Amino acid sequence: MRAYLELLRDIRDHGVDRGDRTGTGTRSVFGRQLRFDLREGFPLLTTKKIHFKSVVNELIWFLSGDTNTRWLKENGVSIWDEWATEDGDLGPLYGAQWHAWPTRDGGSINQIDYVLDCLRNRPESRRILFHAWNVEYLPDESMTPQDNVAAGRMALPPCHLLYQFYVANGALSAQLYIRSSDVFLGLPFNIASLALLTHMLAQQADLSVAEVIVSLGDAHIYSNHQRQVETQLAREPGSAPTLAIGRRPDTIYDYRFEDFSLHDYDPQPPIPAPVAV
Ligand SMILES: Nc1nc(=O)c2c([nH]1)NC[C@@H]1CN(c3ccc(C(=O)N[C@@H](CCC(=O)O)C(=O)O)cc3)CN21
Ligand SMILES: O=c1ccn([C@H]2C[C@H](O)[C@@H](COP(=O)(O)O)O2)c(=O)[nH]1
Repeated sequence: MRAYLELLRDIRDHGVDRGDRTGTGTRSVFGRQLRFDLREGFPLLTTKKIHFKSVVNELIWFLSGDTNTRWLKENGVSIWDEWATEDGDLGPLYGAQWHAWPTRDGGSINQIDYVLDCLRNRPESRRILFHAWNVEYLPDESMTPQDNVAAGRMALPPCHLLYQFYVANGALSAQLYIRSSDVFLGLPFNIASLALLTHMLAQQADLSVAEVIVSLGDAHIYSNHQRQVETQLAREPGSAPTLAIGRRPDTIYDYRFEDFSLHDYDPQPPIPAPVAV
């Protein structure tokens, strides 16, 4: 995860100070890429403790097509609460677009099924991707997340929005485009989630794993994360943990948190930071 720490340093030392939608203020750079080799370990930050349960359960929740925070809360995950309505609704965001992209005849397309079909039957295809940028349902930036949900739109537009896969020598690689990245809070989650999804798809398609790559558009540090960034940069990274998957579920939709275990994850303490809403 040294590449991640270098990105924090790059933004701190070379970024431009800009205002943003949340009114918090950011320092940012535009267009960066980080690569992690899954054969060398699971890319989970060691310079602060990451709540792995939130990463796993959020991904299971996305894959199920759920867009209400109820199940997340029941399963110990609170990272989406600030954007939900009183009833827990978030509008048709990630889960809806991944699992049930709406079609003009009132039906839906499961993009995850499409990806698995490609991985199993056309692994050399250059079209193995899914995305969540469904323009019809993007929120109106002048309205609150909750008002957007009430109007049938997403609470937030997708940040991690396009996932592409590549198979070579029986090994799966993935690249994710993130248009806007909260590098201190969101990015460690996004990297771990991409790695986890790659392991799950590989298991389901009888492939091994190779690399994950994240490509970033606006990569920013919020002004109220500066102190936390310094704390983190002063820490020495440890070795990467490894991921084990305890069984092979029948489908990509049948994974549970208990199926995953991390070995040798010995992180430094958490670094609390406020999330910009
Ligand atoms: N400003 C902002 N940053 C984000 O990363 C983000 C959003 N908004 N909106 C939508 C989702 C929600 N995500 C979030 C929200 C909160 C945390 C967070 O507070 N993480 C804490 C503890 C999390 C926990 O214990 O579960 C952390 O220290 O990592 C992380 C990702 C990622 N996304
Ligand atoms: O998975 C995620 C989701 C969200 N973020 C961050 C990136 C931005 O800081 C905000 C979204 O604000 P916009 O004005 O819509 O760009 O959330 C993330 O890093 N990762």
